[in-house]
Amino acid sequence: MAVYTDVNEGELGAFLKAYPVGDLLSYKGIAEGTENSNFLLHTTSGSYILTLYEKRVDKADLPFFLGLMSHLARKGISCPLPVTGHDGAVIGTLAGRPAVIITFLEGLSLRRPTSGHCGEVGKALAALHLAGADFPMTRPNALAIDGWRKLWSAARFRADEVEPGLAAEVDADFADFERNWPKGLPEGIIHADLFPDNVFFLGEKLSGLIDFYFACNDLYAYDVATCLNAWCFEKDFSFNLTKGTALLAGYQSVRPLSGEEQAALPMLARGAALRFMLTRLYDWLTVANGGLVMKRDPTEYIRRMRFHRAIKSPSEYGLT
Ligand SMILES: Nc1ncnc2c1ncn2[C@@H]1O[C@H](COP(=O)(O)OP(=O)(O)OP(=O)(O)O)[C@@H](O)[C@H]1O
Ligand SMILES: N[C@@H](CCO)C(=O)O
Repeated sequence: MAVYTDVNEGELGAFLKAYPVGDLLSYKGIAEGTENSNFLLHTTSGSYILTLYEKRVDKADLPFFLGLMSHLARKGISCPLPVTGHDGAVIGTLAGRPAVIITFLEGLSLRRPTSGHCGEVGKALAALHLAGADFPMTRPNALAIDGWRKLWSAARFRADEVEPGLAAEVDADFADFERNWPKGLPEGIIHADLFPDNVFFLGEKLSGLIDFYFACNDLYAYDVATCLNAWCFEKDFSFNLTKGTALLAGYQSVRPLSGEEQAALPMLARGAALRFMLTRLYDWLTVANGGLVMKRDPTEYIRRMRFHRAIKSPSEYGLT
């Protein structure tokens, strides 16, 4: 569920008067999502999404996230555009929470993407990287190695409950990352969470990217590695080479990867798999059932970590 804070019609109607969105016709809470409370609004001028930011989003980061969405939307990336209020401010307060209205994107996220969809995602990711290159704000990646280490130190002592031997396995990964994590690769704004639930399609055509709340500055190829993890594995944890080939070809048709970026893919993909394993493991072990965060299975990403560890050449991802 993703309506943690309820909003009544009177306070919402009053809140909307500060924005050029017309009058409220109807609204409803959106069940999808896990981090924030989201509502679909219908007004006399169209449809919008209202987001109330909950505890896990650092309020100090909101100008970065919202400024980035505005920047990308202005540069032709299909992503939500935050609506500016009559007083020039984007962020308001509703029900005691920071609140923002963004434009509604048409489309559906896919449970079973095809290789055609993977190709579209690759292209959109590269276009996002190019469009973000002149965004003036920066945000360090809070979930880079230091952030992983914090999660690991909180979860390590119970890791073997989830999978026997996991503590030793991940300790060895950390030692490897300290020595071999790629340095000096092209970097800039990355989405950092471009999973299928954050990409909308209308048929075969990609219609929008959402959820920029992990966006940050980091290696472009790390974002590619995150997408390989999120889009190109099947339910049985096998890597789908056709999807990998399509995603990488789509990306490279817009922004070719350098030789160094290609060579680094196995290490980056291992790191990306560890990052999602760790956030999932942390939630799995610390968040009570029925709590605010929907728990996702960390073992799906243990399987991916093992797959990437066994890779001998980046061509195994489908680089052509
Ligand atoms: N601009 C938009 N247009 C249409 N629907 C949207 C838009 N933004 C969000 N949604 C809908 O709201 C849902 C939740 O949004 P979002 O993924 O941003 O939430 P979240 O709480 O940050 O979740 P999580 O981080 O777990 O993915 C989406 O799955 C989608 O259905
Ligand atoms: N995409 C993340 C969750 C929310 O960002 C995951 O699947 O673990």
